[in-house]
Amino acid sequence: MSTATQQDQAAAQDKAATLIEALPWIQRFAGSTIVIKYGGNAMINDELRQAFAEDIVFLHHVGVHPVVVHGGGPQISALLDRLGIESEFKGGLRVTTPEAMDAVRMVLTGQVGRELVGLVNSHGPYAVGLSGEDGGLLQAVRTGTVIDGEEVDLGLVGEVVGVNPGAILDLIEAGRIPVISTVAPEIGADGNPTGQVLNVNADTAAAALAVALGACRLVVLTDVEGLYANWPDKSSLISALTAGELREMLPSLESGMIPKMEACLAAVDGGVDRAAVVDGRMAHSMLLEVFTTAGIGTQIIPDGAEA
Ligand SMILES: Nc1ncnc2c1ncn2[C@@H]1O[C@H](COP(=O)(O)OP(=O)(O)O)[C@@H](O)[C@H]1O
Ligand SMILES: CC(=O)N[C@@H](CCC(=O)OP(=O)(O)O)C(=O)O
Repeated sequence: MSTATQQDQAAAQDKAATLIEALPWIQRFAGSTIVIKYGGNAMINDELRQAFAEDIVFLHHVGVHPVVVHGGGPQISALLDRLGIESEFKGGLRVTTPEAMDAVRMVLTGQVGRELVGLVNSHGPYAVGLSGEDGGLLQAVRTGTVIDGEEVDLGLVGEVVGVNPGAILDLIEAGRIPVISTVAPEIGADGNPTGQVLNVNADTAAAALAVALGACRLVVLTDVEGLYANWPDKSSLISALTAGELREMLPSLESGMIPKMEACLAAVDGGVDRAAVVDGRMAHSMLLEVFTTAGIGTQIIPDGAEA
């Protein structure tokens, strides 16, 4: 026989309070789509990757339709390094040669996507991997970037100009969890595929998918707590900002935060209720963002909406 102490009972009450705090959010999000972007820098170890998979399956079982869009920048760089090819980023985007494009496709679709599908499916046969090529999911055109007012060529890098969400909607309808890698067919001026595939930044693709799916949330997991007003000053973490405030901040942002914040802005401008950047190095940060009132990380809210 074992006896419960007052401490045990207080801890049990805390657990009940956490569950009950989630109730209005579970009610609100049931039947809705949430797009979760899992950054390569947040896939640090097995424990965190497993916690991420648990969170996705949890969302699924409380009636949310999670759609996972994954990155894999560091994993691509590691393969390129092994092949003796140097990685170069401009404005947070990889300069992508034809050789690098082969590696991007292999790593994202053949390695990172497969691993995530396997982790989710250790809980049941839920996840199905797709790339932007499957079912004509994504259409992209070549894009460069602008640095100090100058147009800079990035090679085989694309921006999404069209989403055909049919394949995702079919999977959701069938009770599956789509896991998407962001390689996209290039569309020519005549509107037809050119036969070339392009490397699309995963934040950018996640935002386009969130808009096309009418998602209520875009949650971006990365390797920082959120957006810092004065990076790298750790006391300047922003908990919430409006789309207008973010638009003003964009020109001052650096490296990987540029596509990430442009993506959050595009999502909110495109009708997604909230976009959030959370720390993927903390286990279950995504659940805390979605199912607690205070949330965690940095939330981007539409102009005029209440924080
Ligand atoms: N203002 C900022 N606030 C937070 N992080 C910033 C900021 N400016 C630049 N960064 C950098 O952006 C990185 C996140 O982008 P990135 O490396 O592309 O991550 P991911 O692989 O998750 O997409 C952070 O690790 C940090 O080094
Ligand atoms: C054009 C571009 O930069 N594409 C990215 C695609 C992967 C990605 O976005 O991965 P993370 O989310 O881990 O950064 C790249 O090649 O690294």
